[in-house]
Amino acid sequence: MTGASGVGKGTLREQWLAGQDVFYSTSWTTREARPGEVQGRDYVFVTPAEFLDKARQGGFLEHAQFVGNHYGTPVEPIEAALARGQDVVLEIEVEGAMQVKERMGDGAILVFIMPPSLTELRRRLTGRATETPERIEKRLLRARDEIMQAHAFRYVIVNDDLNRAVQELLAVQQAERAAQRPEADWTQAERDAHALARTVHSGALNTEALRQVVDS
Ligand SMILES: Nc1ncnc2c1ncn2[C@@H]1O[C@H](COP(=O)(O)OP(=O)(O)OP(=O)(O)O)[C@@H](O)[C@H]1O
Ligand SMILES: Nc1nc2c(ncn2[C@@H]2O[C@H](COP(=O)(O)O)[C@@H](O)[C@H]2O)c(=O)[nH]1
Repeated sequence: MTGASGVGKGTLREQWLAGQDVFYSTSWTTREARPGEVQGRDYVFVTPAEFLDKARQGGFLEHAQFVGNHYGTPVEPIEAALARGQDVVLEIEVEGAMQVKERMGDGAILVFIMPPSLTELRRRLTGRATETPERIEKRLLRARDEIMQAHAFRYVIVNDDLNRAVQELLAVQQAERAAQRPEADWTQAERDAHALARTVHSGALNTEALRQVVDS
């Protein structure tokens, strides 16, 4: 799951995955912990030297820089979860998502979470009150680039109405699971999920539609 900082990925993820037996990957980062963030739960907070050391050892599935800090997905817990047969969820920025796509191929289902507008994204980032005004501007600048790459993702879900976006994430998950079996064996619920997932497939996206979001 990818999308601009502040679009609501974390908020969506909590509701989407509540009660599910899936593995959520805890990232490593060199940024400072925010008040209330817990070491090992929200992130593994490390020094730049520790991060780069792990990267040199090939310890990340993907890693990228984001507004002055390093972020990465440790590979070992992912391999262990997949070996246990669990689905794995990553919440990462675009550059890392492209690395996962390259490495995992069709096994990775890429979902881009779109803000209703850039004005609303600014409102959410400001309202969350975790960043200085300068860092908000940097994140918004990055958001413009990220949104213009949304067509590289298999699904694009607009997070305007939170409940609807959660339903769409659940439908994508159920449809992608069903797609591993012949269509003739699908249940009615899986057919319904497939139909809903089609409505958020990125196939119909064009550059003009993306530009409208970044200009809004
Ligand atoms: N559908 C929505 N409508 C209105 N506000 C929302 C919605 N979804 C999330 N928010 C609010 O937007 C803010 C940012 O959400 P959140 O922290 O989940 O974003 P994020 O994408 O995980 O950000 P980051 O990538 O920086 O961690 C929060 O204050 C959250 O309550
Ligand atoms: N490429 C990766 N991006 C990651 C990872 N973990 C988080 N992120 C993304 O970074 C930005 C900023 O996060 P914040 O917590 O400082 O607001 C946001 O888009 C995250 O999704 C990761 O392991 N790899």
